[in-house]
Amino acid sequence: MTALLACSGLTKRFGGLVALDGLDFAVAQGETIGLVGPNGSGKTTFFNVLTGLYSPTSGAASLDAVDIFGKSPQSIGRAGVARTFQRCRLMLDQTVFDNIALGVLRAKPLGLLSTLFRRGRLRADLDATIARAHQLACRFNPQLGAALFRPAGDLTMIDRRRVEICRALIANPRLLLLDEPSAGMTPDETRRLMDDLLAFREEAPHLAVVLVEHEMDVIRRVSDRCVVLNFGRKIFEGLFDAMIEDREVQTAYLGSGQ
Ligand SMILES: Nc1ncnc2c1ncn2[C@@H]1O[C@H](COP(=O)(O)OP(=O)(O)OP(=O)(O)O)[C@@H](O)[C@H]1O
Repeated sequence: MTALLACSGLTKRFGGLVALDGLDFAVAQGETIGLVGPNGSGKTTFFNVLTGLYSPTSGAASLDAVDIFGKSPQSIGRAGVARTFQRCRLMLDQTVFDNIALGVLRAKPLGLLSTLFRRGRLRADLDATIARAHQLACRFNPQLGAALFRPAGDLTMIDRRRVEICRALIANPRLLLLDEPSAGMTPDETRRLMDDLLAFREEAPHLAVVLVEHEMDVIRRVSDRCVVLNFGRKIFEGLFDAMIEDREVQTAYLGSGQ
């Protein structure tokens, strides 16, 4: 299986704290990996390093053989990596469309010259972005598509999460990083959001997903494979059933009161 994302020896230090400790991590095209581990084990740091929010201390990372190690968030976005955040990061007073469209700008920022001199092209891009945002929103919830020009603050929690996922998907990423999508939602909302994700995966079979999640039912349902971190190190990699039987995982994760 050829890796889409390949990381080796990925390390991030904050002073004396090693948040990510020589992590080797690979994801194949079309694969969904459940990334779990106790609080503070380095999951979000891994996402932050991968997406250029934190500069890595050492190691290597590539997406489809394109070097993304230590690159800017924009160039990593252009290479095909998109993400959501653990805490809802919507601009609640802006429209659903504005929030989704940010995903395009992140991957393809507008330059001053094109804004000033290529107005026709800009208009065409805007129309295409509206059409794509509407299509994505409707795919998750037809009512969300109808609310495209309403403030995001009017939405329910599950629709806010859907908007964040649409924002990540609008730039057609090849790798989607989801950071605890169930946070702040009821079990029923989480189940419906995972239904959405699984339905989307059927339509986009090449999309690779890494899902950070504390809810084991979610991990069991959507993951092809699981990776467990503890103190920034990978302590397990394999199938869900083997993971929950693994003694080191039980001690580190399940045994820590999660
Ligand atoms: N910007 C930062 N500065 C200093 N330390 C940090 C920073 N970000 C994360 N850390 C530390 O790095 C370690 C890993 O944190 P991280 O947020 O990646 O864990 P996590 O597995 O995502 O935890 P959780 O499940 O609680 O979200 C923790 O000890 C945390 O305090």
